[in-house]
Amino acid sequence: MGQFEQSEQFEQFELIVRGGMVVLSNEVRPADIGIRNGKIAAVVDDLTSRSQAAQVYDASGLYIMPGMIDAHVHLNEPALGHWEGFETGSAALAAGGCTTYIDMPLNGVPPTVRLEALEKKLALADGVSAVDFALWGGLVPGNVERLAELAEAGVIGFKAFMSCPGGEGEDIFAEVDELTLYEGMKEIARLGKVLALHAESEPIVSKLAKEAVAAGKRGAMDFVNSRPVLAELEAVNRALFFAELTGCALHFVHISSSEAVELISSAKARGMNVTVETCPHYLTLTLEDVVRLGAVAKCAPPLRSSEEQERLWAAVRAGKIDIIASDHSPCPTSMKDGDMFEAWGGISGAQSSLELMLDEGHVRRGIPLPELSKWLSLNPAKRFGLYPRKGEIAIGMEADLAIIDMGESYTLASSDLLQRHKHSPYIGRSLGCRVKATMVRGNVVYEQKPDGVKLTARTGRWIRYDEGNGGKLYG
Ligand SMILES: NC(=O)N[C@H]1NC(=O)NC1=O
Ligand SMILES: [Zn+2]
Repeated sequence: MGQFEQSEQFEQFELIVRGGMVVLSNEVRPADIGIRNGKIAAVVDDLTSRSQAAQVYDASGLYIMPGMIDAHVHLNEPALGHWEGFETGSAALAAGGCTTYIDMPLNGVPPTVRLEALEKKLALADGVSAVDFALWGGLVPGNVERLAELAEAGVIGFKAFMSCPGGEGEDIFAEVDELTLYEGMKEIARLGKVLALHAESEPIVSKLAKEAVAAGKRGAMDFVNSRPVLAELEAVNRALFFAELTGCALHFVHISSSEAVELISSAKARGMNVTVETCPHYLTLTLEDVVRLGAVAKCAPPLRSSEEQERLWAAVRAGKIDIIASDHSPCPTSMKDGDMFEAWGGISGAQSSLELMLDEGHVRRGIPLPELSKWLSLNPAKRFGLYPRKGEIAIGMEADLAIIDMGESYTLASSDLLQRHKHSPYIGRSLGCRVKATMVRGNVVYEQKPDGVKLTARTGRWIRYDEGNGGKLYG
């Protein structure tokens, strides 16, 4: 017996995930996963016969995917924890197979636009989050000189709004004016970070909204029509122009139209450092849903036509969309009761992202699981400094896993939701797969069993930005 085989015979693991179909970056194959010190130490056939483990998780009949890295959630602390907080939001994310989320600098108060605000947020998340997390900082009028301290502290990048973010009160997040956007991009380029943009033209959307409301047009379609694709295109185009002047890396969040994706693709082809995200709601809901459901399906940009949705799927398939993230932006249910213009804009979908994308993308449309996993895990890890620590199932990576039954269908009920307020546009939707367990660095943090769900240790840690691969997605 050779030395190599002998040493394998004595291998010890904390945990072996046995007998699952493992989703690797380029294939899906049956394998056992051996976990040591919270990291993936082996991915091989039949590990149990030649090793020892403190614990074995029987995954026969199940798929093992890299945990989703949800690069876009609003958990709203400090101050708005009664909308959603680290405890409930991270529980919902864990139940959805997410193992790391990146929290936006709004809608908490104070927003994460200076160091003291970041520290406040971290104190609230400490020991409370079920899964790992990283933080976005914010770019707002007046804080350009505070970006360096946030970068130094470990934010993964900065977010700015080109249209009004909503919310009321003092010290809330404000949209950027043109000069702040330009000066902010110069500074973010100097800091070597990415600027994430909510790209809708404020002049276009505010004028159309004012006109609609003045004419007494306050229905779902009136809201949708007040935020046309044109507003998205204009903002994307302007941001690309400033990025070209400043050399700032851009990431467009929640893009809703294939036309905007095309603008961004052309910029990539010109060599610009730019990426694009879309969300499960643009890929699974249409304007018929917002008419049917009302404000629970209100988001900005709004849901689009089914034809637009098909074009967006074509862009996803063509590899033109880099990242899929939830934009979980929750609120108390009462804030979804008013008319469409007054209700809170934001979809509470965090728990369903992975299941929706597997159901709609893989089960219904036949997109291979490694492809979906790239948009849900690998690309966000690479873009935002979490790779090679997180993002795929490979030796040496942290054992962040989503364990999925691809054969179990269920209908989402509000009682399934672990977020603070149990509204979601997906309630009543039939899903063709189900997350059975979620592991973070080898710890089981969530399990779904016939007698109910179990949330275990709240072992989530803050992941500071580190250089990783320098934010490069390709090459
Ligand atoms: N403020 C906030 O979270 N807004 C988010 N909601 C939404 O639908 N789009 C957003 O940008
Ligand atoms: Zn958002």
